[in-house]
Amino acid sequence: MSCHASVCGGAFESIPIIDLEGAFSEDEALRRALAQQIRTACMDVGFFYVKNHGIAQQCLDEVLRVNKEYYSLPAEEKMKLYHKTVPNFKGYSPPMEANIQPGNKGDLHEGFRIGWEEKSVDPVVQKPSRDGVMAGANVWPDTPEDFRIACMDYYHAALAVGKKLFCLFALALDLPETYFNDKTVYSAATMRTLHYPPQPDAPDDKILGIGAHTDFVCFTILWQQMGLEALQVLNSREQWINVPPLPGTLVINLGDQFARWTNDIFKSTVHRAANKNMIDRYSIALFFGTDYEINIEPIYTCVTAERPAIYPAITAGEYVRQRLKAMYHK
Ligand SMILES: O=C(O)CCC(=O)C(=O)O
Ligand SMILES: [Fe+2]
Repeated sequence: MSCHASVCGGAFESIPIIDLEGAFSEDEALRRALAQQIRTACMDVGFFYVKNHGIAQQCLDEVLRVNKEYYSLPAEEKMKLYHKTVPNFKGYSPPMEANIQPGNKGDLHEGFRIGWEEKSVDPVVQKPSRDGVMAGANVWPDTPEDFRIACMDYYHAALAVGKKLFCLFALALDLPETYFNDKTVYSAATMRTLHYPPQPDAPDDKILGIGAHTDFVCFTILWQQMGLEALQVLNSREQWINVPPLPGTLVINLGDQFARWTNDIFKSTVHRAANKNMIDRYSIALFFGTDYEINIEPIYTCVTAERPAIYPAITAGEYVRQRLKAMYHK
């Protein structure tokens, strides 16, 4: 397997479904076979579903329940944790504040951002957050009472899936399986729970739930509420391909940090979401990057004389901060 093959495809018409069962196998050949499927999905689509990801249904039900409750609070209550009054982008962002697609009028969703912290609230067990340039503690609403624990349970479960995926991405890139381990020690992963109000007969196509964009970091683990279609992905023929929620799956999509790091061998694909349903939609995105001090410069297996490095080096933290600042005009 080589990373020097020309980047192909892009004209996909559906999103591949990858069974993660083999990721937990002792059999290296199985893990490698799975990595090969992931490699193809990363080069051709930049998006894939995973099934058998190991996150318990109860954990998903709970995080949905507390978020439904949280977003039904009055606006003044949610604005107490307005992210512009909180260090480092944590906390609440109201509808129409961000506008991720230049030329649009604003993104209709509201969201709540959380970074890494220990699950335990015991100050003896609690280790300080080591998130470098993005340092800053999480903030938590008083209600719902179990918001923090349900969000942290999901966060840590999704983090475990992400760490497993990093091993598979390493194999997919012809690297040792542990290549990313020392680069993801402090889990520079932020999570946004998202609420999309219904816009069944959208009067204005410049207002989407979230406008067309690519994600910033290495990859995103997206949980979507069952039964409600909203997410779409752009293929190389400029067609929007639906990514409906499929039972028992999560959606994985690559972001720009991985495209930079792999010298564009992995695709960071444009996507958007609009809740054209009659009812509210909820989703949760966990943006998985590397530790913020890591230098992102094309990985050696992704550079050749014919395919020289496309992007200059930048630290992961500086890159994320620049992108967030641009998005929120902060
Ligand atoms: O809610 C969704 O389906 C997509 C969210 C998304 O793309 C993002 O938060 O970056
Ligand atoms: Fe996204």
